[in-house]
Amino acid sequence: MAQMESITGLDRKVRRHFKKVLSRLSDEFIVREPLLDESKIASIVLEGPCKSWLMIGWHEKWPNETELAKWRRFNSALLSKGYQPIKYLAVVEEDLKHKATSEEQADRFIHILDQKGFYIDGEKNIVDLLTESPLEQYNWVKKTIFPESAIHSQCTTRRSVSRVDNRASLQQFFLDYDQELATRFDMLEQVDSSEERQDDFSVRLINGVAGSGKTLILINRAIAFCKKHPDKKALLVIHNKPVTSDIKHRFEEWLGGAPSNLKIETFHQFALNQQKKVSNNCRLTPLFGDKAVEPLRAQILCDINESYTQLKLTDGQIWSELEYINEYLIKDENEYLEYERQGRGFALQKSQRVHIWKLYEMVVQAMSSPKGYLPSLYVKDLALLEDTTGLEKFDHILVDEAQFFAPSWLQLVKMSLISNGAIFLCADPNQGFLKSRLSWKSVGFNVRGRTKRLNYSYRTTYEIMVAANTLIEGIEDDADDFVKPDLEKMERGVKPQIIYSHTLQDEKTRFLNELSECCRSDDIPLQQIMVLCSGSYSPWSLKRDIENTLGKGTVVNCNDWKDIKDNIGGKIRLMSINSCTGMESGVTFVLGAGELMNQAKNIDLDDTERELAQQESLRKLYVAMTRAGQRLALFSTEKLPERVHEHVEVSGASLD
Ligand SMILES: Nc1ncnc2c1ncn2[C@@H]1O[C@H](COP(=O)(O)OP(=O)(O)OP(=O)(O)O)[C@@H](O)[C@H]1O
Repeated sequence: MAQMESITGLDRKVRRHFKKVLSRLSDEFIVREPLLDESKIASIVLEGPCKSWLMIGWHEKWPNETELAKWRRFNSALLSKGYQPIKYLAVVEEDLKHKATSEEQADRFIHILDQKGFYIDGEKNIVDLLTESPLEQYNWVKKTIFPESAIHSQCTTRRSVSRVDNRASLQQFFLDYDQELATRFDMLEQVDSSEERQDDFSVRLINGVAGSGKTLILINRAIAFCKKHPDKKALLVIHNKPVTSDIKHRFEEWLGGAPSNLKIETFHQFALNQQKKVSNNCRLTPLFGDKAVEPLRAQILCDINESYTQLKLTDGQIWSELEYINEYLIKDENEYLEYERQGRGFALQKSQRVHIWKLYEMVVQAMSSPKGYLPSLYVKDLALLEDTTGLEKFDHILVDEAQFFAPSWLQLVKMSLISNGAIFLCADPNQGFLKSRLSWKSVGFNVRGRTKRLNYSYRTTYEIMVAANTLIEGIEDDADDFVKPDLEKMERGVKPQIIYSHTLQDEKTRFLNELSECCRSDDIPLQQIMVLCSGSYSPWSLKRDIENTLGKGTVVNCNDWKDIKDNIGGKIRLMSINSCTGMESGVTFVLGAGELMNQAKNIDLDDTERELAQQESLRKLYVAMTRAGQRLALFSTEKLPERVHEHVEVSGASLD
């Protein structure tokens, strides 16, 4: 049966009959409807075997020249490029009493068929009328009529990483059919189910494995939406800074700039702008990073506070509980005392909660000044606003890496939608959730029946995916969430390397040697190399080490806002493992994996917490490993789980 999406461009009364005819075609056929008005050359554009095409339309009467104008113009464009025209099958409702003029008869490219005949065996006419096209023509046709499915060659790690890729400009990639459907998800159909009307907004979710094209889909969908609805506003909101700059860079360098009705922002850029709008243009300063928070935190988690001394919990547990109250939008003490703290990893008696709440009140007191606001607290305050009229509203909000969005973040996203707006979420549950797991339903997103899964990773190789996957297999507690990668068709490559060292100093030396070897003898362009480091390294000092080895200007610290500004192209990208989600690179070095392994060894943790800490570390490592396109080298001073070893090349010190 032909692969078919909606055919909403056809009159309702004939859709069912057309579907019947088209479903009698084999699965080598793809039935598509152009998304953008400018490419609506025909109601149906049929792609057949061997790169063949046919346009199909339905008409009450013999089609007149106005109805055929777009198709004729398209064929003239094909001819001017030296390509073959594509035929048009016009299915006509009335019996064909119209006497064709000699000119009409002479037109070899249009075929008129009456509706009755088409319903009986139209599939035969379709097969006869297909026009096969050489690759170049096929690419041009697809890119012109379905631009939302085209991938700019510079925007894929599929390009070879060895040496400079001269073919890149000639290569043309397209989304696969599942990805295409995900991109166009509900863009053609009117969302009119009663359930969605109840919700006041529509939501769609793409659940995909690492590298399955989610970011690409978001970009293509955002462009298509903005083109299709120039009078509407869209927002693309992303969890972390490096990916946001990367996406902006792609728009600037290769995609001709972002559409004027599209905003691309990190979550906090978006939230701070909203904050400014509801507070008479007063901008507040969030306390980002440990350095900014630490002095205030130390005043609260200190022995002079009785509630603190009464709690037999670690500072880490207390602090994460205080953040949890903000992220889960817990309004007052009563609500907190009754709150089901699912998935928190440690239980809290009522008496302990009373103490936590006292500390929480201190946090609110100390960290809600415009000159220093706790990030989770200002987002909570915004997300609990009753009057949302001051907020900037969007018609469509697209969220990348939605698995890392806290409930308070998602609430603010919902509040920033116009009535009947649409949310499009992309997530990879395998990469974990921020703090604790949340179900989409619990945060007010009814994604049942509105989810698409993408199982194939285009970014990485079989070898890298298998090794990374062994880390997270078996830690899934919710089988529904786990997206199993489709390994069968994956590209093959070399096994990832693990290089062990006894000390961090040795590890750094080994890494610098490998890096310079890679740049020197393999001649790999710097922009195809990425270095990810755990908390044992500072990206700032690591940048200096790399520059001392490779020379000044060879590396950009993606954690440094000033450094990445206008500075992304042509350099090695360096960042912390914590901020590498969504990034990718042909060659990836991961440093300090030992620190991740050590997190779970903290003696202050009880068994459940230890297990959760271990899962979090493994997921982080999984995310870091799946950033690599073709080559991956991991550096560690701690042994990685035994099960990974059979899928990697191990070298360096023996840690037994
Ligand atoms: N159909 C395709 N053909 C060629 N390359 C593709 C295709 N789909 C995706 N890619 C490439 O695969 C890589 C991964 O895509 P992308 O970054 O969008 O994945 P992702 O799902 O967002 O991954 P993650 O969640 O791990 O960040 C990119 O280089 C992208 O251009």
